[in-house]
Amino acid sequence: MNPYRSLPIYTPRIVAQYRQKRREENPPHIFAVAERAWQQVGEERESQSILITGESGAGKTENTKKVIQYLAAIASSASSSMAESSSSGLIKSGSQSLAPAIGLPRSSSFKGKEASDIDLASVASSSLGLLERQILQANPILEAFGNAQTMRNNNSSRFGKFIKIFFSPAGAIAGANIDWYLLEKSRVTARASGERCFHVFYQLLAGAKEAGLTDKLLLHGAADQFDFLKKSRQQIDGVDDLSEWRLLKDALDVVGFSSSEQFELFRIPAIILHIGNLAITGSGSDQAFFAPESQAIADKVCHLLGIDVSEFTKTVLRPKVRAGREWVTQSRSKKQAEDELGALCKFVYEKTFGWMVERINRALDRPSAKALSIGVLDIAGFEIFEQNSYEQLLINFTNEKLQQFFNFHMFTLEQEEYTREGIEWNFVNFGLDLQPTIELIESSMPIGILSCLDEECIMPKATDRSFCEKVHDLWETRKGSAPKHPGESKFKADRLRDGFLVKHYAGDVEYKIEGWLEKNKDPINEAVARLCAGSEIPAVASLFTEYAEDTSPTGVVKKVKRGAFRTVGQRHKEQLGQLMKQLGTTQPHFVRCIVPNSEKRPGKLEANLVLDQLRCNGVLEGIRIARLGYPNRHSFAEFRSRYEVLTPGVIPPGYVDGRKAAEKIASALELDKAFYKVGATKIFFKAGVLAELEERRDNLLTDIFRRFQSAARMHIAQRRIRKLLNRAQAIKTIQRNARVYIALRDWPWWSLYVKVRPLLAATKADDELVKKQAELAIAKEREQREQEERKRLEELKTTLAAEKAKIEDELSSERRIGRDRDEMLARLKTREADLLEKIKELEGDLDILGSDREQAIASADKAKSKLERLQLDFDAMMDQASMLEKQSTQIRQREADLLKESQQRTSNQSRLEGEKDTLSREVETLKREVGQKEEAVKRSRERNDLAVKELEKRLQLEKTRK
Ligand SMILES: Nc1ncnc2c1ncn2[C@@H]1O[C@H](COP(=O)(O)OP(=O)(O)OP(=O)(O)O)[C@@H](O)[C@H]1O
Repeated sequence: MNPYRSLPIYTPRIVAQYRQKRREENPPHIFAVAERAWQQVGEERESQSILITGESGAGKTENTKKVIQYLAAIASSASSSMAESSSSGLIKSGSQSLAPAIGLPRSSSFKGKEASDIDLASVASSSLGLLERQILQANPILEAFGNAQTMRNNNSSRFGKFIKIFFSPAGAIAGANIDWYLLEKSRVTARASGERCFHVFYQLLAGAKEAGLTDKLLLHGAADQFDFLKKSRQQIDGVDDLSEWRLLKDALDVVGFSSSEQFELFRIPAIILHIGNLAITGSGSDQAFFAPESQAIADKVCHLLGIDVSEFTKTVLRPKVRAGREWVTQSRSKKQAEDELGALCKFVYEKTFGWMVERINRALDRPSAKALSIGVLDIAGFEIFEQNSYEQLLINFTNEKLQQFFNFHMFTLEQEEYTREGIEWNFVNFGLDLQPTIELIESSMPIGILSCLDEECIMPKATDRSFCEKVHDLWETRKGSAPKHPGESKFKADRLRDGFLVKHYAGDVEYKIEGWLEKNKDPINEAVARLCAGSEIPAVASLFTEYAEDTSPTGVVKKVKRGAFRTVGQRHKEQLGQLMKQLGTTQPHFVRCIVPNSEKRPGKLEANLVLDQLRCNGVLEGIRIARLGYPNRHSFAEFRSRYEVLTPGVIPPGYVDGRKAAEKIASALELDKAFYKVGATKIFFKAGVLAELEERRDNLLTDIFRRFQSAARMHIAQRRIRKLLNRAQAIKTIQRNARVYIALRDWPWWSLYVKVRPLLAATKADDELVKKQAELAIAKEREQREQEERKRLEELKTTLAAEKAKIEDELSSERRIGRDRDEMLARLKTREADLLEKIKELEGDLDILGSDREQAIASADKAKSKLERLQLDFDAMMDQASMLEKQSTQIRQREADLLKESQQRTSNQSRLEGEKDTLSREVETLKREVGQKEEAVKRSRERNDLAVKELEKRLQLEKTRK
């Protein structure tokens, strides 16, 4: 629990209190966890890991530092005490759980300083070896570049880290390594108004003058002169950036950063600050320009980047981009250019951070045998904010995996062991299987959220919206039908349908999908990156190697081979996979940090806040199972060798079955049967039983050792007496000889004998001596050569082993990515086939539509010409209409005339009708007359016809007669 005040519980005196002690002997403390891990390295010869999790401000980083300080203190003392006693290493005395035979140095500075309650850190740094000091001093560097002040914590780590400390077989620290995860690089350009950017920016501005960097980095002015810093908080109460700067410089010196490396390290924050001051003008989608006052700033940026300013301006405002095989120039709007500059800042900061950690790792790497390690993981806990985005998904996914690891160890493995050992036990389902949630996020077959996002990132024209729809389509709209994905039950669409909800172990978290595609692709302006890759400053160019282009002598430009492009999600999955693999090979220890209140106040505890955290991190379940189960155990042999001493004579001499022996000892110890269970290979105890047994054993051993010591003292006293007696005897002999010598020394024959005797032996002995000396010199030289060779080979071996492990890691991650890609490719192929089919259908439709279109065009043409005709007709009609109008008036006029005429005619007509009647009567009379005449004509014609016929007959007769 974070006390929010400095407590005197990290002093060397407390270190001594926890050294070589069992857990039960002391109150809970982070040193107890570190001590246990250290003991297990010695006892089990297995690497350990300490997983420190908790909310922001709970104390993870502080406790990580304490673990490292404790290990540095005890392991360095271990090595020194080992060197003193030339012992063969960590003691593993049978099955005894003795700590390694290592104590605090009896005569070291610890002893002298013990009385005063000064912090371990200050003592440690003054009394440790170089490697230990470098390990401790890596922290201020990491914190300067990776920590920042936030609303919840004045020194909040904005990245996760896994620090591994390696131990040699002799128990001394043999090196260290740091892995880092998810740096919050967006903080470089923007953050909440009450928060600060990474500490290094403010420290650099405070210390630049003192370090003579003001002119070199062109940093004139305080934080409020820089756009990226002035919009949010600039000071932390009670923190002096100048003294922090000095600590940072000291730390860099101790770790071994050369002055040029330090300069390169500070170059990047300076560049970022200058880029932040570049003002860009332009509105909407208009072409952007640097404001006139920005020209000088652009000069500064390019001076520090080692590139040409006109090229820089061009590539920022009108970059060349590849369109198929062609290069085209694209204009940037104000917003685009600003976003791309921001992305550049984030990119270089993250790259520099990576380079810095790599450099620290090089300093902490020692080419010595690294048998075992203790790793400390300091990573942010579950984050559930009002607005949760992609960053929260990744951190919550990480925590889901770590929690699964915890559950697996605490609950699953534990209960499996009970079953394996045949202990009566009802399997308790704690309902803590987090696999569905993990699969919903990470699986690639069937597709999970991260793979789906990756897939969407390579789709042309994909947007956040289309990704959101796809996600909903995959897991939400199909609900009701048989589940196709193991994680389907953990997914829910949100109400506004612009995100989704995931049921995490710690609670339901609603994620908003905005900017996810960009965040996952993490793109930068490639033209600027290519330009920077050609920087004349090697340190800058090295940050952009993946964008470098190699111009071959033929003038052909080709891309330098770069690693496979990875999205942010892929990179994180890969790193997390490696971390879990590493954790899987260790024995884990879990530290849950609790923040007591949200006001950073000492002495205040908000019960609900604490309870929530205990629930979230599985502590409550842990207690439940510990109460129900049997948390402590020993193998039969171990139990017998440890506790048989308490029951002398119970086990008969000779072979006795281990199980029976354990049962006999347990019953002789008069333990309550409910407090222990005898399994197939081990004996299990309820919490607290072993502590009591240990106490009894300790008392007995103390008694035995006292008796042993008294016997030993008696033996020593007797030897001393014998020695005294011998000495008295010797004195007497010497005195007798002296007396004889005095009597003989003036006798001439004696003088002659004394002179001749050495001459007799000398020549022979001299020859032999010379020979032996020559042999010795040869042997010595040979040994030295062999030692050097061995050392060289060992170094080579460790380097090769490290290289091999690295290559294997890379290979496995490449393989995994390859597999992911294959799966994605397979999915894409089926999708491609579907699409091809669809395209065919669409092409058919297109043909139909084409002919329809042609018809439509033809009819449109027709309609057009008809329209034109109609228009002409219309115009003609209009002319006609106006003409008709005219005619109509004429006609109306005429009508009036005609009316008059008609009236006249009507009167004429009636007159004429009278005349007509008269004429009709006349006509009737005439008709009658005509009829009579026609009758007469008809009769005369008939008569004529008869006459003609008569004449024709006569003519015929005449013709025949003639
Ligand atoms: N054991 C402790 N003794 C005294 N103060 C502590 C202790 N642990 C934490 N603190 C105080 O709480 C602050 C926050 O702690 P720390 O930075 O370790 O939190 P954290 O969990 O790492 O947070 P974050 O996730 O934001 O990095 C520290 O700066 C320190 O002031």
